[in-house]
Amino acid sequence: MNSSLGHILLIANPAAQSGAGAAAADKAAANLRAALGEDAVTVVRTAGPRHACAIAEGARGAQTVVALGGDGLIHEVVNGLMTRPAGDRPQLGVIPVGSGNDYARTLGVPAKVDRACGLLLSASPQPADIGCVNGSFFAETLSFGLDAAIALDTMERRKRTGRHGAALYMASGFDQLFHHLDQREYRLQLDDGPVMEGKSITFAVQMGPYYGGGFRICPDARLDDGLLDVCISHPPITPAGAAAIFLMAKGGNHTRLGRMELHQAPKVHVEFDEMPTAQVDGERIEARTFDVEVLPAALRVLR
Ligand SMILES: Nc1ncnc2c1ncn2[C@@H]1O[C@H](COP(=O)(O)OP(=O)(O)OP(=O)(O)O)[C@@H](O)[C@H]1O
Repeated sequence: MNSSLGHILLIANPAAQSGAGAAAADKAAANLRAALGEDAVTVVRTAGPRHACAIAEGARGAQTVVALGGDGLIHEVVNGLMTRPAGDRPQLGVIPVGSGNDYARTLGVPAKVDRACGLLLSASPQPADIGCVNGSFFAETLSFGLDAAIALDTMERRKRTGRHGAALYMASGFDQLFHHLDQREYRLQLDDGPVMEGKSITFAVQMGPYYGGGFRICPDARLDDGLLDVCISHPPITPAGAAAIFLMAKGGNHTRLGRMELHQAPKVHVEFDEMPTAQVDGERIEARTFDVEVLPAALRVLR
């Protein structure tokens, strides 16, 4: 049993995974209370966008904040926790109830509520780096161009159809590949190094390896190495070539291809010729210039 959990604040998104979050929250609370005692867990259900951020920011008296929901919910909880002074920042646990669950995948937290609770009860807090882009925080992924367009289109399709999973991502992927294979000119600077210019089709800046529901776009990314991992694909790429890259990225094997460029750095500055489609932890972000840095060991995360 994990004695370092202290009082748990469970922040649950009842709307996650097309409404599955509501029952998952009841199950998780019952599970954790059965192990730790009735008073050990406070449950707060989010009422809408940005509520989780406010709850995490204002949480007092909890040693552990558990985010129950998808990557969007975790993103909000991380942003709330990061507004707290480092010495007064609860540790983070996650119970993945989303469609992508990429952060949980990186942490090794299973997607079943019972098993995720079991892991929390035996886990120990490990330092985890947090990314910061243009002043807001992210846990796992930031990307520009085709990959972001696919991630965002997948989310919109899910809201329309109620479906989820990798098949939906694939369907969206093929649609975007054939209709939106846009190139973006960029200027990139890693730390204080020279400015590199190029054209990209996909451009990811990662904390952990995954985006899009299990695509290992940056296979070497680690949450505790103090580095951002960058993966850029360059034109010309045909729709079939781009599809092959995505299929290979499922296993992290795309990095062998010549048109992929990989970097690691604690600080990345990138500006595009036009505002690219961009996502951060699966949510839309709008800008043309992105200042990204890593905040080493900014959170303690249960894993
Ligand atoms: N009560 C609510 N009703 C509707 N939306 C909510 C509610 N609470 C939070 N949200 C919003 O739902 C969005 C998506 O939630 P979440 O990430 O938990 O699930 P998901 O979309 O199913 O999973 P994923 O992010 O993995 O695709 C978040 O951006 C959050 O702001």
